[in-house]
Formats: sequence, C-alpha cells, structure tokens
Amino acid sequence: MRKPIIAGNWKMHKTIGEAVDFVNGIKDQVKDSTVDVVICAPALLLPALKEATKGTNINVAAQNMHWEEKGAFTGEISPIMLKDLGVEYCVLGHSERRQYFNETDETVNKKVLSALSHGILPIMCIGETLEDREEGKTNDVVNAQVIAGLENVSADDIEKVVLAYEPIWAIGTGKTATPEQANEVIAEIRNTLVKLYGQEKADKVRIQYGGSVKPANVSEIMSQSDIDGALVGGASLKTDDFVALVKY
Ligand SMILES: O=C(CO)COP(=O)(O)O
Repeated sequence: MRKPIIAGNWKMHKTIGEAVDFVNGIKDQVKDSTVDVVICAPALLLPALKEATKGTNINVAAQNMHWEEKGAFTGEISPIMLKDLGVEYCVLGHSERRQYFNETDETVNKKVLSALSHGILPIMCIGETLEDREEGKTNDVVNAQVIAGLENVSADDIEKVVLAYEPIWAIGTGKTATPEQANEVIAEIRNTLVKLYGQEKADKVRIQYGGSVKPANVSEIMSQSDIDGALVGGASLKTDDFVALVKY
C-alpha cells in the first residue's frame, strides 16, 4: 500500500565526477526496482545528478534548503532554485543540521511548509539522543518533533511528507536500533499521525528508518510492519552496497 523508499544520504561526500560515475554505475541495476530510489546529495552536485539521472527511475534530493524563495541569505539555497532544477525531494531537519547548524523544530517546520508549497517532497528527520532513550523519553521527544515539524501541514499535503526516524545514537556508530525497536517508535509516530490526521491519512505516510543501515541488515529492517524505507548514510556511498540496499 505504501511504496517503499530507499534513500542514500551522501552527506558531505563526492565530487561532481564521482557523483556522475555513481549514477552510471547503478542506473541499469536499479531500473526495474519497485521502490522509490533517491540520492540525497550536496547542493553543488544536484545539476549534474539531475542530468545524469535523466530517463532513469532515480530521484534526486537536496539535503537542506531555506524556507524563503529569495533574499539576503548568504550561502543558502532556495526552494525555487531546487524546483527549477527539477529536484524531487529535500531532506529537512537531519540531526546533523539540528546539532551543528542550529536547526530547530520551528525552522524545520517553516522549511517543510515551504517545500510543500513549491512541490518539493520533504523528508523530515526526527530522532532521540542516547540520553533521551536511557531516560525513557524516546516517544515523547520524537512525538514532539513530529507535532512541531508538521504544524499547519494540511491533511491534503500530509501524504506527500516522508518521515525519517533516525535515532541519533545509531547514526554512523555501527549501532543499529534493533528492527523491533525501530518499528516500535515508528508505530508510535504513526499513532501520532492518526491523532493529527486520522487513520486513513496516517496509513499513507511513509516512515523510513535511518541509522547504520547496510546491505546485511536492510531486509530485516524493511520486513517490519510500519517501516516503509531506509535513509542510509555510509552504506550509500558505494555502488554495490547501494544497489544491494535498493534490492533488499
Ligand atoms: O544519518 C543517516 C542518514 O541520514 C544515517 O547515517 P549512517 O547510515 O551512516 O548511520
């Protein structure tokens, strides 16, 4: 019912040449995939990636954007620029942006609303710290991020949003949440969506898991009832691994 979505988040990796080689290395191998395939790349690589993925089933995502269409915001990228390129998705509120670049629920929310109004599909990230988890606050923290990040998102638009549950303690650490732990939190997130939008709408929203996903654990993660995809960092950088993830 929900189309799975496997997204590679390259973070701050790859040059233009490497990005194009990557696409050329995977496009034939993923062309019959029944999942949505997405590469989330640094802004500078997006034009070359859009060109290289033309005529393929590979979607391209930015890793961040400003909520304003234009203005005096040195160093920022606007939704109009992304739309002009034909970028399909944008990752918003990744924990690294929250941690290192002062991203807050409020700015994430502005970006989600802006992305939707410009026809860009947001991949909104949420997740708890190790301390939150140890204090038993996981669901409270994650639900608060969901509610704040989705404020004023209409019932018509909610199914365009992809949520990515990424427990911070599992990112880049090799520690994966067990598939059951991930599914439990994601089911709780869906409950929150039910409260906000009703069951029918909530059932349409895709929720990914992210945090040390790799070819060896992806199929178990994807077999969970509420997990609709993966947002993958490190293991998305090599063509063989990425193809294996898409073919979970
Ligand atoms: O942050 C992540 C994806 O956005 C996860 O990164 P890793 O897969 O490297 O743990």
